[in-house]
Amino acid sequence: MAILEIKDLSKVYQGPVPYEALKKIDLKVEAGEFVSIMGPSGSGKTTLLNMVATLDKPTAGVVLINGHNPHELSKNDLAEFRRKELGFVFQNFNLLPTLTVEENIMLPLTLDDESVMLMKEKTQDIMEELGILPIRDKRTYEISGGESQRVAIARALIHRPSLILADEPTGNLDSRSAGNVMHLLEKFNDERQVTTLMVTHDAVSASYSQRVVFIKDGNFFNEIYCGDDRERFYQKILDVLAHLGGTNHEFQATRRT
Ligand SMILES: Nc1ncnc2c1ncn2[C@@H]1O[C@H](COP(=O)(O)OP(=O)(O)OP(=O)(O)O)[C@@H](O)[C@H]1O
Repeated sequence: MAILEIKDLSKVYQGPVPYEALKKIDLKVEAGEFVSIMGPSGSGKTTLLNMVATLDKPTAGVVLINGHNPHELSKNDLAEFRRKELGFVFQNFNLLPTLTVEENIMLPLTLDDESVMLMKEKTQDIMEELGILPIRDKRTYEISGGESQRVAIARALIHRPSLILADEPTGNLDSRSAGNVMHLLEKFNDERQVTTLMVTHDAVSASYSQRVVFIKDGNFFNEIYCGDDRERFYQKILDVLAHLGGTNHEFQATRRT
């Protein structure tokens, strides 16, 4: 079953000179899949993610999440749909500095009228799973980038959404923390079949997914599957990136030694 289905999706940014950032993109993400989106700077990755995240409306085409088109919902229904169906992990973590780690993670549940005991239990479980119990009472400015992203992942997962949307989740992390974060996303995908769509410039991060979809100039360019040889998949990602053009800075496409 497809958790996400995108059909003929186009986006034209209006302005003095209208700009077509996405041109009739089709994409299906099956339940339990982990898919990365890559492409040169300006190719339309964030535009695509924003349409799926319902942060912006498509000019044409359809987004179906679990069979429902969120762009047809009223403002109130959309807020609830987003809260229930989607989990977000951003490059800059988007945590609330006035709250503790535990309170940040619990936040999505407080909007759902759950009992405090149940909320605490669920929060405790996910903190334990992500190894962040020791920092539960800290404020977000007292923890590291890697810890912050683990808190953000806990917050994204706690209400068990249908789809996790990750926008450059390792973009602000050193390679060790980035590796930890990718291991966690991979683990939740593996063990709980959490369907994940991630935008990244980083070939190493992309190599943790099962499929990479490349876009260029708003068009579908190519897609490759991991299979059972992750190292080979990584090299294949680098090859497509080299073919696509773009700078090393854009792709952080350093070959592993
Ligand atoms: N609000 C907007 N108004 C007009 N043009 C926009 C707007 N947002 C994005 N664009 C343009 O649409 C194109 C695609 O942008 P988008 O941010 O989706 O690319 P991207 O692949 O995510 O790039 P990057 O990797 O640099 O983040 C770019 O040419 C960009 O300048």
